[in-house]
Amino acid sequence: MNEPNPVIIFETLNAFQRTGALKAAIELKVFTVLGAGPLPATAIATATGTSERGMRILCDYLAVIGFLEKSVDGYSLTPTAAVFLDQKSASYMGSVAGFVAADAIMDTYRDVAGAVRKGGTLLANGGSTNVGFELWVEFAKSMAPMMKPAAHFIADLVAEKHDAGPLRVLDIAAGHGLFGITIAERMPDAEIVAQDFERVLEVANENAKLAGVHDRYTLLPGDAMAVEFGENYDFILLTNFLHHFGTDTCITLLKKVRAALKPGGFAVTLDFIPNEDRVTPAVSATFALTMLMSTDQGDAYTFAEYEQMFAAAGFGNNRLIDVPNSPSRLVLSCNA
Ligand SMILES: C[S@@+](CC[C@H](N)C(=O)[O-])C[C@H]1O[C@@H](n2cnc3c(N)ncnc32)[C@H](O)[C@@H]1O
Repeated sequence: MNEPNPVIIFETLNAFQRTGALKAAIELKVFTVLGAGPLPATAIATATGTSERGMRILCDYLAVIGFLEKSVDGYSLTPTAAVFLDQKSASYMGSVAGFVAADAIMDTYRDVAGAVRKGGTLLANGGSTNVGFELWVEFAKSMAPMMKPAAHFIADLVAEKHDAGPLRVLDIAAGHGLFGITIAERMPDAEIVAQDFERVLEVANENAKLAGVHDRYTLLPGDAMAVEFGENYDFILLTNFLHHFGTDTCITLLKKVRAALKPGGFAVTLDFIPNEDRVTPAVSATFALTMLMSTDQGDAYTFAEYEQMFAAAGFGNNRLIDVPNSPSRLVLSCNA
């Protein structure tokens, strides 16, 4: 670790290859083809309508980086690939490439130095906080599978905190809607109000219909900073949302959230929350770069920063909770 070694330089400058190779394998359904058992490159090439040379080189690359295993029988899936990348698996999440590795996102990384010079995104109109940011519809369509463990964890927490009876939940920046929908599935008396931009809510509403909860699912379209939330909510969800904004905007929004909660109600913030050192754990810490590249003022806030923002908005009681099987953490804030 302390010995100078240039390999990390070569690997990092080449890291775009990993993105491209995984994206290609998902697009070509390589993992789904291999779901039935090991195959040589020739058979995978035939099944995917590709060249034998191309498939051999792609599969070797995927074996090197840990998505496939190679043996005398050919290539087979690693446990991660089998669970998350075979379309026949209930936990399939290949769709996330449609947002995480979208061309529009990857293009922003052509000029990291420019964003560092400026101190914010080079995308037009504030990037991902702009009302017309097209990729949020793609996010809503593609990212739900990644949120499943956290959605179930939050639904369990809500069930644990709530005594029997009716329950009002506001899901701010609902996206695909999975967080509110999972609560509605878990608790038959829960009424969900889903808030997001109109076109994004169309996706959430379809998902609510598919889940059979749309009779308890209301849409509140518009800019969260501007729309009236209503009042008397038991829980208000802020999942993967506050990170887009600077602290002053977050505090303004949190005051509005507090005013919409019942006394004793909870704000549930799910986010990438690094340790106070800001360099661990890796997934949460590196999320700050995502915010630099796509927003004017967003950040991966630490728990101490969240505590300050929530305190400034009048929340006195904030707890940090780890979320199993997810890189995210949760801040549970009581409107005491
Ligand atoms: C990262 S996604 C999070 C979606 C979902 N809450 C989740 O955790 O997966 C951010 C969401 O915020 C929405 N959004 C961004 N700016 C917004 C605003 N000003 N008002 C309402 N929604 C907004 C986007 O449309 C998008 O659905």
